[in-house]
Amino acid sequence: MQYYNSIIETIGNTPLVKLQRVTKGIKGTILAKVEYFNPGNSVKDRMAIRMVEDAEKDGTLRPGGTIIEGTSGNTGMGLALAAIAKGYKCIFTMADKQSQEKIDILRAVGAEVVVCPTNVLPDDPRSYYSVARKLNQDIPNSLYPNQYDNPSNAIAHYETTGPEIWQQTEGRITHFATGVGTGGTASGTSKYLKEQKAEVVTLGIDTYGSVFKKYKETGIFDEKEIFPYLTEGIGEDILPKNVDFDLIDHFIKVTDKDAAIMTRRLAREEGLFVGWSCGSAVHGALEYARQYLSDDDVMVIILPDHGTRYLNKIYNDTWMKDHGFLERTYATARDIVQQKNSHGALLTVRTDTKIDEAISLLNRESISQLPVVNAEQEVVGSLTDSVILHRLIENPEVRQHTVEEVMDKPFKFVALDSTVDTLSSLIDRENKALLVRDEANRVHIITQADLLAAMTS
Ligand SMILES: N[C@@H](CCSC[C@H](N)C(=O)O)C(=O)O
Repeated sequence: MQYYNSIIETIGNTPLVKLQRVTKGIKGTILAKVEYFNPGNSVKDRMAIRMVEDAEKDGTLRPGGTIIEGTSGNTGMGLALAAIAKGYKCIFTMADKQSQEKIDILRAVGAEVVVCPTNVLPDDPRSYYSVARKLNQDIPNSLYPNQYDNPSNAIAHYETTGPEIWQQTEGRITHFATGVGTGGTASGTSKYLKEQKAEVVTLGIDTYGSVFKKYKETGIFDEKEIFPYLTEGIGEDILPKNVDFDLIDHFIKVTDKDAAIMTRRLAREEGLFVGWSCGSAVHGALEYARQYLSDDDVMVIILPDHGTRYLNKIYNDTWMKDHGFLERTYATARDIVQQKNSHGALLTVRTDTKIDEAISLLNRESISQLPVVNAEQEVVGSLTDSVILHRLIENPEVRQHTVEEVMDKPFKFVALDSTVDTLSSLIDRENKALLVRDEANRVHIITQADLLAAMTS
């Protein structure tokens, strides 16, 4: 029989998948190490089990104990699986910026989750780091693994992620890229790879609002670099001991928006339904690759987690638009014409028609305006119910006048690609409607009612 004694035995040996489409025009072979194949759907399973087992060995975690960790969610999931397999309780502290899905998943596997404010300093007693430390002090027989400073974190990657990548690429890897949060994945994997081949270039993907890149380049912990950001699981406002700046050659910062857009592209263009920081890693790595990779180079990028954790954020179009990450697509004149399905001839009135007749036409068709055409069917004016009314009040005899005597200037012609916002800036009290010529040379009318419908549909 082939089986595992526990789900935690399935951790590791994740596949490398070649990126095909998002890498178009970029030289070299670019491979993604897809870490959602781990049982907790993230790369963090590797170090979570290692931290637990090392704590068991050194006696800091004893039977019946409670594991307490400050986490952005993924390490929590790895620890929760280890805890289930080994019979421990779990309490996780999380910043309130992390996705609700992560909190729900942790609770689903039996963990207690304490949500803490994001926008406080790390040493503020309310921060998720401080609350975890305090719980650890207060709860007897509890372990605070502290993934940020715990060497077992980087060791797990030195012993598993690094060797897997080395074997999978048959030693041909030239570049390694990964997001940096605790630094364990970046430092442990880079250490192993550089020991095999010193020339391997290692890239740490950072985010705006985090201290890493500036610290690497200047050696200064610059508090001005710190501000709240949305991307989850990478970047820091502290310097974790697991970030070994000597092992990470370059840091590249990626915006929340670029990361979100690339994550969605990975899902749609590569079939890789991955998490938000995966987009950061790929966007940042490709920025470097575009400039520096040559045909023989082999780059491996870590994709840390799964897309289910971000369904209500970056995979939700409304959320994306609300955060300015996805352009709102405005309807154009073309869309309005198509929606009206106005394939018939444009309803017009001739210059020599009597106003009485024109009024009947407006009433019959339940419309408020008409383009006026001459004998050659050229648009020479416009007639609106408000103008007729105005003129009738002044002189009831106007009923017997011709349209030509009453008409106003013609409605403006607009381009087919004009968007609703442009169209609405052109329609006002004076210009009650607009005209547009389609590709087949047919003229259509766009009224205020049409614009209203397009903006609200
Ligand atoms: N401060 C970061 C997260 C740091 S890394 C934590 C790790 N990925 C985890 O799963 O616990 C953030 O803003 O998300």
